[in-house]
Amino acid sequence: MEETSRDVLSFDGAAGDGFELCCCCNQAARVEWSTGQLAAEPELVSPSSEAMVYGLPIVIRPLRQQAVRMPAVVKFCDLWLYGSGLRFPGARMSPGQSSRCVAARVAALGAARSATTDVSPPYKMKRRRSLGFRVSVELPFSSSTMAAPSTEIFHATATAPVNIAVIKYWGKASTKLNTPTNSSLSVTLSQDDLRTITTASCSPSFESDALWLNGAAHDVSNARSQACFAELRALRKAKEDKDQSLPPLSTYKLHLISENNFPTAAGLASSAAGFAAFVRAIADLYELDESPTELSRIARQGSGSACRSLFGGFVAWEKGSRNDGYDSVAVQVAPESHWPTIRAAILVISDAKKGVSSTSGMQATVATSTLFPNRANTVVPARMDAMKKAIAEKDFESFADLTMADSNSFHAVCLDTIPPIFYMNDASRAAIRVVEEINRCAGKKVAAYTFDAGPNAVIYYDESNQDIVLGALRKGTADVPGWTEKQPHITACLPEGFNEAVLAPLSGNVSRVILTGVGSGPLKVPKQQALIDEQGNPRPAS
Ligand SMILES: Nc1ncnc2c1ncn2[C@@H]1O[C@H](COP(=O)(O)OP(=O)(O)OP(=O)(O)O)[C@@H](O)[C@H]1O
Ligand SMILES: C[C@@](O)(CCOP(=O)(O)OP(=O)(O)O)CC(=O)O
Repeated sequence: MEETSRDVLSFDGAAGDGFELCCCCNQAARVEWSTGQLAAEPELVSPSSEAMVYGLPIVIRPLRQQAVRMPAVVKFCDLWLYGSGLRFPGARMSPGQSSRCVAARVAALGAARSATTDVSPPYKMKRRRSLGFRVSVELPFSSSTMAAPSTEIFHATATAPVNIAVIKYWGKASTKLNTPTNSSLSVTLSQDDLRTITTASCSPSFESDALWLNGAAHDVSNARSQACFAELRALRKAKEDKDQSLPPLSTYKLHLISENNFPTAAGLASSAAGFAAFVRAIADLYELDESPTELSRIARQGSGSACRSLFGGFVAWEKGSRNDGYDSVAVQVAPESHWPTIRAAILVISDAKKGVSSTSGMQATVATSTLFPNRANTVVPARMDAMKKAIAEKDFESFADLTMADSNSFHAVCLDTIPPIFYMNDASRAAIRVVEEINRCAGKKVAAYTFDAGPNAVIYYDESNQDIVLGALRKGTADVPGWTEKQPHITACLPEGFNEAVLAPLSGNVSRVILTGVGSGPLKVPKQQALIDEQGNPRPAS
């Protein structure tokens, strides 16, 4: 099958088997039905029936008018033309779609290899509703000999970014709705360095919903993936109900193929980028008109932090107050262009899968930490306001103070959980000391550390202070991968008076650095770069 343009679809049988079905609608508004020999013997084609749809001519042409000896494998065609007004004697019509779109189903009939058949009266159409019609082109063969169903595959591909919170989400108000106990705020990181790419595809031939993550089948039977599928399908269904010209994608099973270009489940927000790409790619496939904030309501149900990855720049997830979670959504606080000089250095201390997942860790904290209510109800709401102000004013010192204080508060409630949860390790604590020492030597806050549910340090800084921040970090991490590719000119150097002793526990414990900056929200990927081939099989990202 080949999609030759937005409005023209052509379906080919395998070489020499049966016939080719070609559907052109809207601009061309022409349907051709012919055997596989059509290309070789074009003179054999002659029009047999014509009709007008919205003033556009529809022509259906069988290869031969009279008795036809069908070649090799015979096909069954079920061809939908959408519009109204088509008239054929004995026509059978059904609710259809506008003249913009033609969907066709072509199935091979395995057995009728040498059947001699009269195909001259193959058209049966009947009006069912005033709007729309179906043209069924039926060959007079037993359906028991029908083989493969349609293999038509619809797909769309999107990338989505990682976000690293500066005011952390930790605690669920409702585990069912995946709503948080407090609002949170994050910086979206550049997709040049960290990104998920996901192709969402659907087809009448797919038998079940499925996800392949980094080349391996990944479970989607969990309630979170199912909630995302259900919500997105409901939006598509509503669209299809309004515009019957649309192909019924909401009824097809979905296959998702996804790749993260960074460690999965290691405290680097893979679930955020992963579910944002999941939702964005399906929304694109379904051609949904919902805004990123509306889609964030769905992504939130996949993974809370994912709702913030639907935007670039600086993003708040407002916890909301409704019982149904409807207003628990992400909003952009400022686009990346507002403060494009914000950079991040990620020290990858471990990319192993973490011991306690965010999901279970935060539930244990809510259930057992006595410090937690104060954090969720008093500390964070005040910090959210202060952080928005710091971002609006591009006040790095306040941004840094709030970021570091909130990371420490989050890890404090983890330690206060019974049994205690330790996400940071000795190297993480060394990174904190290095940042404190950089700031002390600079005489102001030029760097800010934050840690998610893992040991890796994310250090924010403004580009204007790059040399002092990266110079010290490079000194502490020697020649690990990531430096020369991105910042070859940064030399390891320490500011005057720097206490070198704080570097020792870092050295040897950082496996690589990722140097990145604030970036954009999800992006559409051209069809040619989809992670599936034309048969619907996964293929690696180029
Ligand atoms: N590309 C993806 N598509 C769909 N789901 C994904 C994708 N990447 C990750 N996930 C889901 O997210 C899970 C990992 O989430 P988890 O919260 O444990 O780690 P993390 O997001 O990397 O870390 P953190 O949230 O603490 O920063 C994976 O097991 C998988 O279910
Ligand atoms: C520490 C965090 O990164 C926690 C992220 O938790 P998740 O969003 O992964 O949790 P679930 O909603 O259960 O999937 C802080 C943050 O990103 O705000």
